[in-house]
Amino acid sequence: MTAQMQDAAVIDGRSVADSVVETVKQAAEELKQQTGVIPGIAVVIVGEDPASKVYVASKGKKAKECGFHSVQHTLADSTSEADLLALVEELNDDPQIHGILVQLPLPGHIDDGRVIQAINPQKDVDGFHVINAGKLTTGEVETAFVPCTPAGSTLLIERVRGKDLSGLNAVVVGRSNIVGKPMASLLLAANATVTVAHSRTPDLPAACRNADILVAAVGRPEMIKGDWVKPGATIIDVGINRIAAPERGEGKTRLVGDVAYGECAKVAGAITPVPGGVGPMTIAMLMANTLVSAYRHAGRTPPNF
Ligand SMILES: NC(=O)C1=CN([C@@H]2O[C@H](COP(=O)(O)OP(=O)(O)OC[C@H]3O[C@@H](n4cnc5c(N)ncnc54)[C@H](OP(=O)(O)O)[C@@H]3O)[C@@H](O)[C@H]2O)C=CC1
Ligand SMILES: Nc1nc(=O)c2c([nH]1)NC[C@@H]1CN(c3ccc(C(=O)N[C@@H](CCC(=O)O)C(=O)O)cc3)C=[N+]21
Repeated sequence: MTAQMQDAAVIDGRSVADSVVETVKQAAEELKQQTGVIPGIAVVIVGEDPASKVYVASKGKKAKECGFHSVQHTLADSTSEADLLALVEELNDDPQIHGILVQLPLPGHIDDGRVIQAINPQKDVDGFHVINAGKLTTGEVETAFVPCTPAGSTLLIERVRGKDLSGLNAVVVGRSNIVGKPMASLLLAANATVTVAHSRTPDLPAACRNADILVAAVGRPEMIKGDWVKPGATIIDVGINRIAAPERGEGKTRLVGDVAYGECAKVAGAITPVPGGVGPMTIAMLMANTLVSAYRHAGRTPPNF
């Protein structure tokens, strides 16, 4: 091809997230009027990680915007695992709470897995409990919670490619339990042919060049380069990396994804920006999952997202 290609369409995660939140807000109001139930979310944060504090604050703000009952538990870094487990039990038993989120990562002396498995699966709005992970892989999503970041990424992919991904190759870079694996399950459920790449993948650029849909969830700033991208591909950049930005002044930082945005946008058909892509969708889907939980607890059929 000799003609200059046009830059990729930018997938506006903020506006899709706003429309999800609008639906949540209206459905929450309806539930309240019909049953008196107000969706309730509890966010638990242990320690003082500044990035975690920012995310937790924006979750609380969004929950209020949706008309939810929202509580935050901030525990000291030195909190014991037993005390955290006791709080989870209390929230499991609290009828006003429909969604429980324990912000990860937890301090090193606490076993993340043990805490996640202690959450009532029917309140596990992160979708990290083995019951929910199992339901996702076996296709029982009607009664499960799907993890927010992959669920939000799927809605963005739908906007570009539709719901049925038959005939398309999807490559997910990253295999974590919270992003990469559930993302792969959702792509498979949408009939894509799925490859999951990771740190032991021998030729990552070659694997990525096969992707009609490329999802990067690695945690390495701008690792995916323009010449790894298939022309016209849809790129979903999950990465959130804070890097130094001396051009903005001494000590300044900025957020970048796992994708080298400028060069990849020249080749891709559509791409999510960072910030303003997957991040806002994650928070919107957390609200959606909490709403769904409240509907289920009230014995009502929740809306679809
Ligand atoms: N936008 C949002 O809402 C969210 C963003 N994030 C961001 O997404 C990113 C990924 O998060 P998470 O899944 O939790 O991260 P993890 O660290 O748990 O997983 C990273 C994955 O990337 C793989 N990996 C690491 N280095 C390489 C490499 N050089 N080549 C190929 N694969 C590599 C790892 O492989 P291996 O398994 O072999 O070690 C691992 O599977 C982070 O930037 C995080 O901040 C996370 C959650 C929500
Ligand atoms: N139990 C648990 N559940 C999570 O879902 C969870 C977690 N722990 N730990 C940390 C990661 C990360 N995460 C993000 C959520 C929103 C943005 C987000 O809104 N980002 C904005 C920018 C925010 C900023 O400026 O820093 C954006 O991309 O536009 C980012 C990251 C949820 N996580």
